[in-house]
Amino acid sequence: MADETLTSPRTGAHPAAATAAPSAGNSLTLTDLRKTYMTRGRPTFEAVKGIDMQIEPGELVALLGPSGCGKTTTLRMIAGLETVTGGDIRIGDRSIRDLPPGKRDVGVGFESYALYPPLNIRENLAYGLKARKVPDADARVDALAQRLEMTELLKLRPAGLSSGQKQRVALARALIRNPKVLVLDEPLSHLDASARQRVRRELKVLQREFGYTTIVVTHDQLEALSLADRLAVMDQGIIQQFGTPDEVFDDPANQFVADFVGEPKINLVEGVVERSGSGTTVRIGDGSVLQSRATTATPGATVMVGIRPQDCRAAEADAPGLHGEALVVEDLQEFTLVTLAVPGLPAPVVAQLPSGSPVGPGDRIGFSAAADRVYLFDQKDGTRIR
Ligand SMILES: Nc1ncnc2c1ncn2[C@@H]1O[C@H](COP(=O)(O)OP(=O)(O)OP(=O)(O)O)[C@@H](O)[C@H]1O
Repeated sequence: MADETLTSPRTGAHPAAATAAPSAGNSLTLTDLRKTYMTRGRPTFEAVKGIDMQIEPGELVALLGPSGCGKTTTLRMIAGLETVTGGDIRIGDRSIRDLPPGKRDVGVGFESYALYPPLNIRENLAYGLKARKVPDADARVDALAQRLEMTELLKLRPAGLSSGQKQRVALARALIRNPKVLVLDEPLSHLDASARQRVRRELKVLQREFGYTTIVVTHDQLEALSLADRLAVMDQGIIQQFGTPDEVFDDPANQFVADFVGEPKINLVEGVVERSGSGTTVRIGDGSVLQSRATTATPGATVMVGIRPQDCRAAEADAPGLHGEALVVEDLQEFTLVTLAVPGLPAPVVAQLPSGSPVGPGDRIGFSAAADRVYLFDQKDGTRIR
């Protein structure tokens, strides 16, 4: 059962002013969770291939990954909208895997999640509360609508809503019953830029206030970084890395994660290991050299070298670094992006330098990064070489 006792006894409102410390019973644990879609009794697609995640009470996790990697399927299994092929889902120490959606204590924020068409939004939001005889259901709807800036929507019917409005209603619907766990699929994607920022902030405040254990699917990295305590980066039905935004950004588990997380994108270039030991020297293109802190690379092996534009620093002509000719220089106020043609490399690389860096198109320049920010990956399977 959702904890309706959180409701303010004075106003009956959704407890905007109360604070709820996350209870230990609100952790969400996925153990070897699997989903194989079936058609006419035959397996057609293995969408989720064994996910293990322990999400702490009150924690907000962003699930990031390319289209088709299994994010929505994972959320739908947690919400009870999709059957589970294998593994378990627990809130606290209680398995919810075989419970119907209404008995799970999971608030579901999917835009497409059904609203009753004949009822207006106020009635839709209050419906479940009134059925459960929650006192002051209307006041609670009003307070939440105000916080999500959707008061003007309460009198409308679902069919009359734009997609941005539907998203706010979906969010309100997920929050109204004070669930233990919230699952939100792209909750802000259809809002315009300013509404998005405000609703994102409000969502974060509500999530903190009430201690909802939350998983949010988003395509938007900035959104993920600003909302999430931890990121789960997913590809091909598998969690590739689960960690704080800093851990994922600074210490990527593999080439996929390094490539997927970060804007502008990491530079990935081929290199040949010259020496390895207490550190590694890699030769790149015709005469460039980078030094990495990796200690287990094999001399002579071809590897993928990752260097983030944000980590690039100017390098003297005779110092290790990527050296070449600046093709494009973009001064973007906060920083300058330099696109550099490095002899022997098939594609240019990009460096993010301090704004106003004295570089112009056609200049011969070089840049490098600290050795612990030069990542090496196995050329065949993308695993990190440490
Ligand atoms: N009912 C179904 N039957 C068969 N395959 C399905 C079914 N639903 C989803 N899939 C497949 O499972 C894979 C994962 O789908 P899912 O919707 O979970 O991905 P996603 O990561 O949420 O993608 P997106 O970001 O595009 O929403 C996809 O390849 C999809 O085509």
